[in-house]
Amino acid sequence: MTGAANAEKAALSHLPAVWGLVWRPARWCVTAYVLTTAVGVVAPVAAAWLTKSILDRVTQPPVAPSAVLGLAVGLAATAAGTAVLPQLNRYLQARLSRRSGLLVQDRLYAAVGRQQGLRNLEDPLFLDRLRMAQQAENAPALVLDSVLGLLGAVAIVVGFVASLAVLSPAMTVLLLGSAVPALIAQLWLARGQAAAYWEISPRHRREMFYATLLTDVQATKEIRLFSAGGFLRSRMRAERLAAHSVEDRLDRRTLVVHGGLALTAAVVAGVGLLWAVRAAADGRLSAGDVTMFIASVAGVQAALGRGISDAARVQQSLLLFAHHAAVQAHPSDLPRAVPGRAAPPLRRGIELRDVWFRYGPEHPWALRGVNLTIPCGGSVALVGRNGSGKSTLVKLLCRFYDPTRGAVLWDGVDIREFTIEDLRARLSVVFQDYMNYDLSAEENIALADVAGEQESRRVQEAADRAGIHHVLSRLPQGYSTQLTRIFTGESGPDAGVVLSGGQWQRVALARALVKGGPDLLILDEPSSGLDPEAEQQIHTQLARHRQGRTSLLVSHRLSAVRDADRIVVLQDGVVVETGHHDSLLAAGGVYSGLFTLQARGYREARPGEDVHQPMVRR
Ligand SMILES: Nc1ncnc2c1ncn2[C@@H]1O[C@H](COP(=O)(O)OP(=O)(O)OP(=O)(O)O)[C@@H](O)[C@H]1O
Repeated sequence: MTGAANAEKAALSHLPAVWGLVWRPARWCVTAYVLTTAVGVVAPVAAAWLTKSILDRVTQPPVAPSAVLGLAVGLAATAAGTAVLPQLNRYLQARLSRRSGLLVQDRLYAAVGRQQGLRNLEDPLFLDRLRMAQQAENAPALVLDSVLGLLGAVAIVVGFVASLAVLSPAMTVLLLGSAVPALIAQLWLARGQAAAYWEISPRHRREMFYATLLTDVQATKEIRLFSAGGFLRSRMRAERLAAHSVEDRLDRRTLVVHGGLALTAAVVAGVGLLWAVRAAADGRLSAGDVTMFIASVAGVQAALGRGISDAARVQQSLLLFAHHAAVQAHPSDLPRAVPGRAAPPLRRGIELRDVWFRYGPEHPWALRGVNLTIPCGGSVALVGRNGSGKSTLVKLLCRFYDPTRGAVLWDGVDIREFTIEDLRARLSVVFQDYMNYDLSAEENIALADVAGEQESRRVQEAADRAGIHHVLSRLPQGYSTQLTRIFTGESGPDAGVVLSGGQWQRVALARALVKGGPDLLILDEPSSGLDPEAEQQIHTQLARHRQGRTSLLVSHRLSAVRDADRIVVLQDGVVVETGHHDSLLAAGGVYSGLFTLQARGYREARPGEDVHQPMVRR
């Protein structure tokens, strides 16, 4: 079997799933749609027969007026139905398409949510597939539409062919024979179209990326300042032009195929017309027969054309839907323990045992044989130069990735044995690259605990601990104020506000603190954007909050980590030093070097310079 035939067979295997996606959300709508479509199919054949009968009766005396009148009323009713039904049909089609689209979208984003690690969302192939799947929202409704169109076309062809076969068997064979190459050509075109979409998908993704940059207020600052807009626009244009060249190639192919098919159809119809005129002149066909012949040839050709296009559309929609199905079936980037155990409350501690990790086989090692223990109730600080692997270690603790070698143990149990949701429910984290959500102040904080009790009191307590309550409570709508201006007007009661960088950081901190008593609190650079006074305050408050709780603090501000029970120094993915502040300072190693350098930076202010409050407490 060829690759194309395999792809087609695989595409057809999605038919039951596609049917479920239109039938389940819109049963009545689908039923009514099928019925109106069926009536719409019968109407043109009935109209052709009624016209023939009227003409035959009118041109062959004696004329029976009552019979002709009855046929005329039937023809008028058919014409009225033919005029109205398409409107109803369109309404039903749009309605079922919306409902099905919603279900398709729900399923897609639920499948993305089942990807519990980060690896797939960093994989360009998965992202291209995801983009194709996003475009498949209307595929099930389109398949239903096209299948019904195809069945209708078959019914029309059968109806007209029966009439035509009586008048001219040779013409019937010629018409049907001409449909075979047309079908093959259309299926070939549809396959090419699906392949072209796949080919230009990465280009569309990059184009979207540039378009988002050019309209994003955050990015715009740098883009305007550095006058980089022209450069980005030219990149965006280049992506669009590259996609155009693929589309042009496809359009040329379509033009040649469609042109050839239209020419063939015109020649076949012309030959038929010549034959019918001669047969009428010889007296072999009546006037009614000639109109029936012409209507049948036109009807068969139109129905064949529509049917063939519908068959191609079914194939194309199924090939597109195959990406949706592939995303749904995509294995999670993290193996799930079966049956997964619930992560119990932490009793002894968390241990990284000989952990090696790299982001992919082609990447260098980010962690190389890390051994580290975070005792229950203890505070550990992680320090080290840029790129030494601190955030990577945090990501392994959250199980966004699994170690390439070694294990992360929770009270001695490999965390891979726990259900991921349970494990994460026991953690709270402020990430270095925390998010600013375009939501209200309360939602921004409560987001960390949507499953928990949505008590405003708890949100406000967390905000207080993060030192942001006094700001949020004084906003125009208090905690209900939107922390964004992109969805709300410039003024008025609904106007949103924009927080400063440091205020956003405190909101992120409040989000981590709202989760009632996590077993492990991870703070990855929680104060990098704060002013010295605020940083001092936050660290004092956090030190109080972390007392008796298990915590991991990652920070380049060494003054902030000196009180930790244990300080771990990472260098090139290896733990090079572990100990208390004083012992590490006395050892004169990496930590001591970094600390002395930082402390000197604060002490070496020029005379008369306004020195901020020193970071290093003596
Ligand atoms: N998603 C990723 N894919 C590939 N490599 C990555 C990824 N994230 C980090 N790395 C690489 O892993 C190494 C460790 O990075 P990591 O972010 O853990 O360092 P860090 O110690 O937190 O640095 P910093 O102090 O600058 O925050 C770096 O070499 C980095 O380039």
